[in-house]
Amino acid sequence: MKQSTKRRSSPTTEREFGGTLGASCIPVLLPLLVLFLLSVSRSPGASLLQWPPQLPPTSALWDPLAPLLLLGWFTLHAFLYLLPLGKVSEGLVLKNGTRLKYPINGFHALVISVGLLLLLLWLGVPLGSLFDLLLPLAVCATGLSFLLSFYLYISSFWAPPHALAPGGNTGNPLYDFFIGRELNPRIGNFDLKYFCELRPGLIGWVVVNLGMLMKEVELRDGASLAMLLVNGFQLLYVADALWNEEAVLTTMDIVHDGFGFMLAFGDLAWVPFAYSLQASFLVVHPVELGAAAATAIVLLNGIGYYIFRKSNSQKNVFRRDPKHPSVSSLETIATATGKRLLVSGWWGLVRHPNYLGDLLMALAWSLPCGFSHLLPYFYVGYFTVLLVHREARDERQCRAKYGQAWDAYCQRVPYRIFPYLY
Ligand SMILES: NC(=O)C1=CN([C@@H]2O[C@H](COP(=O)(O)OP(=O)(O)OC[C@H]3O[C@@H](n4cnc5c(N)ncnc54)[C@H](OP(=O)(O)O)[C@@H]3O)[C@@H](O)[C@H]2O)C=CC1
Ligand SMILES: CC(C)=CCC[C@@H](C)[C@H]1CC=C2C3=C(CC[C@@]21C)[C@@]1(C)CC[C@H](O)C(C)(C)[C@@H]1CC3
Repeated sequence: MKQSTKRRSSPTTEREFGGTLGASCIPVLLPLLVLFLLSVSRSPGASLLQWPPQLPPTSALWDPLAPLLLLGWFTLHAFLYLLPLGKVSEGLVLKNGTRLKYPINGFHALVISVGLLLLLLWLGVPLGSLFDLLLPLAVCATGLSFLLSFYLYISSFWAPPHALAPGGNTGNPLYDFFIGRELNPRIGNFDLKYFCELRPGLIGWVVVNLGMLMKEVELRDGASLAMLLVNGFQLLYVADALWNEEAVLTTMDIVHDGFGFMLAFGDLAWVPFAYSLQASFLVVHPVELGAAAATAIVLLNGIGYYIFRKSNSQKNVFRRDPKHPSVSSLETIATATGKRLLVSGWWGLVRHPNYLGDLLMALAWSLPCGFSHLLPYFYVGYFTVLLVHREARDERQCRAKYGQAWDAYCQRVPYRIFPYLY
């Protein structure tokens, strides 16, 4: 019986992220990196290069309030996810020919969360205290990611073979735990990956940023322009993701990747605590931004956002309805799978215009922090590595899927992310 299940689920041999070694080290190193980055961001020197590296004392890692806040936050978002608000959309066709249904009410969840935060502020709740709770909250979010990943790994053995992700089914427990065995794990109709990707962590990032802003107000009787820009840009990014929630159903994470430790930790701990580093840095290292610099940064964010949004929407519309008037006149090439590839419009400029826009925004989020420290630029560096690696993974998958048609696309559009550079 065991043997036949193995054969039917066709274990894969190709390994990513450094294979078993990567899968064993990353779950230890990344949580430590988050704690390191958070404690550096609040230290006076904020030096990433200090040796020995500065790690927080264990007493700073725990506060009984942290698990309660986290539990309340997750319960609230699970409840909002289940509310019959907004429409219900179908995902792409699965291996067994069916499509899953997803509630599109993430933007409602954001608006309700922001409303609740404003109510708390009005009631005089000191949201600035989040600054002192960041380390314990990051520890609890990491613990929760591990618990969730164990649950996902174990429950995946009850999933039918067609529900397994192509890459997380090697038979090596460490690797499969890390990458994720099951593609769309659900409890009833509650889709765990889709929920985690866009709700508690992403909206949690906005809350952490607001907490940092309020801490600055407490310390300096007002918010700085730099802090307002960082909060505004990142709120726009999160609001955009939730406004265009349906588009996430065609991204690699939902369509291709399993749900394991990497995504669980990425969604629940890495995004809210590592993506908010600029705001926590600004609490302790204020920056005075002139009007000209602020205008240039706003412009850079605007250009990045425009490229990011237009290119993502173009591909999403094309994948859902190639005859849609906004994409029907674009030049395409046929592939043996029956799907076509865009070779004009945004996807004719470079092979990943959406990554280009995202990277321009990443730079605009760091620039308000000035040039005195490296730490605020950690996000730009990490994100460049993530997207270059992601582009290579996607390229491999597309070459396997589309063969010669993909090669023809690469000849026609030679640059991957940066026109004339890369
Ligand atoms: N802030 C963050 O931390 C992160 C943000 N992102 C952002 O998420 C967004 C989604 O990125 P991601 O999921 O990596 O991948 P993409 O949305 O870029 O999707 C890649 C897929 O698009 C399809 N595709 C590629 N080229 C073409 C073409 N020429 N014509 C039509 N379809 C094409 C292929 O799938 P198929 O042909 O099967 O449809 C390919 O696998 C990006 O904007 C990215 O910047 C991503 C990671 C992290
Ligand atoms: C280092 C580490 C643990 C990496 C894991 C990677 C994850 C943090 C990212 C993988 C893909 C992501 C996406 C978004 C957030 C970061 C993760 C989870 C995203 C939700 C951000 C908002 C965008 O508009 C998006 C919806 C396109 C995007 C989807 C991919």
